[in-house]
Amino acid sequence: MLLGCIGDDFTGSSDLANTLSKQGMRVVQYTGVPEAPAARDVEAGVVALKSRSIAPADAVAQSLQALDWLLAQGCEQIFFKYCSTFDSTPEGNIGPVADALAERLDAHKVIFCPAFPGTGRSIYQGHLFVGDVLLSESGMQNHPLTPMTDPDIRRWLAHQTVHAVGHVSAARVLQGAEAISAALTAEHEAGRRMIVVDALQDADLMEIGAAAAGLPLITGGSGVALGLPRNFARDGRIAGTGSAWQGQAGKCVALSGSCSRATRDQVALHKKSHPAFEIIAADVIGGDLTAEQAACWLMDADGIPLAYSSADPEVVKEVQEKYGREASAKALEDFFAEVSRRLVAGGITKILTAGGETSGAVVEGLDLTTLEIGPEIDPGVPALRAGPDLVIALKSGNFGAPDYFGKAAAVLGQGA
Ligand SMILES: Nc1ncnc2c1ncn2[C@@H]1O[C@H](COP(=O)(O)OP(=O)(O)O)[C@@H](O)[C@H]1O
Ligand SMILES: O=C(O)[C@@H](O)C(=O)COP(=O)(O)O
Repeated sequence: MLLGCIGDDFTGSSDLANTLSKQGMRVVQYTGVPEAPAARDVEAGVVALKSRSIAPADAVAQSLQALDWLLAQGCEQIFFKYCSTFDSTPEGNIGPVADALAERLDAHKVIFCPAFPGTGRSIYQGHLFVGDVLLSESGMQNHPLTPMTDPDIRRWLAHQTVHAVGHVSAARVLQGAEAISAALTAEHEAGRRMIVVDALQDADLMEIGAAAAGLPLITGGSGVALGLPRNFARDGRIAGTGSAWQGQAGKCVALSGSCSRATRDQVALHKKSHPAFEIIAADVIGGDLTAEQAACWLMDADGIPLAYSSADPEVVKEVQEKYGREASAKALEDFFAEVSRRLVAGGITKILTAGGETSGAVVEGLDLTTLEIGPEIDPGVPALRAGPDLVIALKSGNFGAPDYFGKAAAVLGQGA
């Protein structure tokens, strides 16, 4: 294994695996830190953690454990993947995890680049944009777990790291890899170890990738991983074949716990032509709706049935005020995990999940240990094979076109 990746959630990890696979690397996504060694032909390994919204000390401990395993597989470079919308709180977990990884790897020029132009995320003057609006006006200010109220990534990161935060401006990035390397060195010499790097387009990410050759630690969204496989390919060290894919026959169902704007639009469109079941948080928490009831409904319904708790920010706020933010999230995540177990036990072969935490709960609930990377459904969302009879797709809340659910079901069946 050449490139070792640590993802702070499951959708984000599959997004990264998708990018690396499209660039020709043989990639496997692992759920948590594997106990056994990786297969010999794996070129990039992505250890998916569910560490984005847990206590910072736990996120650090799990990330270091993942790092140990990746280093034991021979990895030469480590990539810490977090969300392209920099999902975190002033306490963490991006800063504390990056600090710990940098310490262990003795990394002194640590790039922070959440940009993902393919899905509209760009960084200019240290500020993160989603499309043409600042992060803090993009809807992410209402995120149920990590409300992003400050678009200045340098300032947001500074709350979280013990190190000084530096910056490489777009003006430097546009000058290419050599200029970026020089700027990173200048920041390092000025004592700034954590360095936010601007990026507006994929071409910038390729240059940043080239400048990152040989750096022990890179952090960011999947975008900045775009330029990394080329560093290994240049030395003839990757086979360049990516992974093979075979779809799956059978019924497809969708589960959505994401409350993002993009997902709510997808839910609204899907409902127009497919059966849909709204999961009311209070019913789940109060025990008035059981996972068995939801699973039975999904298995009996025609088309691509959807069960969703996705709700508008005011509804989410009300639920959180009444039951608590963590308690309501946990109740819904446990519910979706149990629904998915019942679906698979009932013979469902294709499952779509929307939402990072929700997808993590389902993957853990189903005890899926390794995921093979298949074709891309929409930017950042690949089809995944989870076992001989099960294919899945884990959609980040913010990703996907309005017709995502229908499209995803078709891709999961491709070639079957
Ligand atoms: N109706 C709801 N009320 C309160 N919390 C909700 C509701 N629906 C989902 N949630 C919780 O909100 C969180 C959404 O996060 P996630 O699944 O990561 O989606 P995203 O990818 O959009 O961030 C989850 O913890 C989920 O359980
Ligand atoms: O980088 C991204 O935007 C995604 O890969 C990601 O991390 C998704 O997180 P969720 O929005 O919580 O699914």
